[in-house]
Amino acid sequence: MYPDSHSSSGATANWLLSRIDTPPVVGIVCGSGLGGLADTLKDPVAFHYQDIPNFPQSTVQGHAGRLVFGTLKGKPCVCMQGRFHLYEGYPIQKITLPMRIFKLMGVETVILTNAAGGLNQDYKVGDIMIVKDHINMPGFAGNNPLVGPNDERFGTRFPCMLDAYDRKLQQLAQDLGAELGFSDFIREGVYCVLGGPSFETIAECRMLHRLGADAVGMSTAHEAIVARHCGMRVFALSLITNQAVMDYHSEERPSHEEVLETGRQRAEQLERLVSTMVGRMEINNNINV
Ligand SMILES: O=P(O)(O)O[C@H]1O[C@H](CO)[C@@H](O)[C@H]1O
Ligand SMILES: Nc1nc2[nH]cnc2c(=O)[nH]1
Repeated sequence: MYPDSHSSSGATANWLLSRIDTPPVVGIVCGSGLGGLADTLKDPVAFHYQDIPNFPQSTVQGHAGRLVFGTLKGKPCVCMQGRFHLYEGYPIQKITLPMRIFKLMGVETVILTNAAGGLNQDYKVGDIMIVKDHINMPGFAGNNPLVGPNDERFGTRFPCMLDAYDRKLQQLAQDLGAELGFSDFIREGVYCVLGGPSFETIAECRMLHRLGADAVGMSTAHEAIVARHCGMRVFALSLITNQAVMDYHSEERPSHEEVLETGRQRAEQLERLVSTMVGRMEINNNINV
């Protein structure tokens, strides 16, 4: 029932490592409409997901489906230009397999980006939220990516998630955001993942807001759990692409088109924030500030 993740991710990691010159130390996942980040890598070597053994395929508009290796500010990186979501029908272990492949290739730090709906009433469309914590709704119903036999080679059966999102990297993002002049649109908050693909009802948005979520989406938390389980450092950013609707009189209608359009408008600043952060990280898990 549960595929041997170590052998499939190991085979894929070896397949990739034999085709690149330098193993990556930073792994980046591009959210909906944020794939431009991958195009900023220097000396890129790209693989289409369909050509990579054991890799799922991207099925969502705005997720190109390429794994791109290259350097960002001199650091060897790998960038997923397109991620996998529960609603695409993949088992949750398959969605998160790339995190284990990252680990086995030598990645120390994972940077996750996503598009999300803003629940916090102070947020505006175009804000960039530093994720300080998450609420894993599918996990409440038993849909956690670590369900199944635990492979101790990756991590412990019961991993702690109190420090899922690295605090030093959150501070670094705040500091660099200020340096770059982005303070007006940088926030920090709690990301809530749902299964999707339907967007939330008004009652659901109201409930999530009351529960303490600042933004809602359909990704990221699963990747963060698997990355933390195997000891990688995690940092995540949500681009607030639309306001979650909480008022029965509102005429607003969330759509994937709006999500992609906000991504286009804010992509440049988000890319600058991420690349500046990568430039300031030490590759041995120390931050160069
Ligand atoms: O989380 P990312 O991949 O950025 O995508 C977000 O945008 C899509 C909805 O427009 C959903 O897939 C949601 O999860
Ligand atoms: N669930 C969810 N995902 C999103 N991704 C981008 N916007 C949204 C949203 O409003 N809700």
